[in-house]
Amino acid sequence: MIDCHTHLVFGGDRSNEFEQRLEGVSYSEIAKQGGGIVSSVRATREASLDELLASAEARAKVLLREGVTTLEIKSGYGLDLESERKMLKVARALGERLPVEVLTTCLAAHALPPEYRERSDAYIDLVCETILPTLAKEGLVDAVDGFCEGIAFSVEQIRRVFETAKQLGLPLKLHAEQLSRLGGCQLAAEFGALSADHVEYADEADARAMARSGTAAVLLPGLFLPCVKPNCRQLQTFVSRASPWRWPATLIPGRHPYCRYA
Ligand SMILES: N=CN[C@@H](CCC(=O)O)C(=O)O
Repeated sequence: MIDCHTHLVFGGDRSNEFEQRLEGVSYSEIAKQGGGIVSSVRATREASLDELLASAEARAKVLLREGVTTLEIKSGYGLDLESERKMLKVARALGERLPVEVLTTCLAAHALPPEYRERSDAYIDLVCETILPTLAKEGLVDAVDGFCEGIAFSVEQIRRVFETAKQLGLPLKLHAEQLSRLGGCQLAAEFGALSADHVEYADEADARAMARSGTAAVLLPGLFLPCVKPNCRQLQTFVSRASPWRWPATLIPGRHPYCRYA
């Protein structure tokens, strides 16, 4: 069994956000309150490699007990060279310690780190000129991912990340159309990405473009089904179409009970 979308390596504990989501607080609202990705970035930067490894190993063992044999693990809570490297090293170490095949994904284009506030293009420069080439050269990266969204990066910024990944010979994935329809699915299809993930706001044209390029839709209903107002449109858009789709266990901080295993 393959789990193709996990944020398994992270510092801190965001289980309070699961409760907030159940009460109807939106993802963007939680982010505005200082929670969400940026709070995991703070805690992940502060944690040592050994601390991250211990907590991630406990979470991975839960997935293995459920039958997972291949595990994709993203970075994306480091957002600087050292911390992204630390996360990916933890992912590689898990593949060596546990009876599971681990594939690493560099998600440095996940969010704007606080030190780059109002300078998102400069951060994308760092991702494209330093983080991706360095970590790829070190053999830590099996694929490249990004978050194309109003609260993250634009289509044009992600295009630059994809062009860099292509030059490095790395396959692509994208967090796309999660909170709005920005054009990420079309970009993923244009580049022949392995997958576009979330896709809650994708439409029929997106599903058709992805079907043509063989880009799988990774559906993450574990994120929104427990919410007060679930957005189930993606299930109708993709499940009944000829496009390939996947359904991972949704191991993401603050969104899944497994995240308590630390
Ligand atoms: N949408 C962005 N990225 C992750 C969540 C990250 C987080 O909230 O920590 C996702 O797959 O949902």
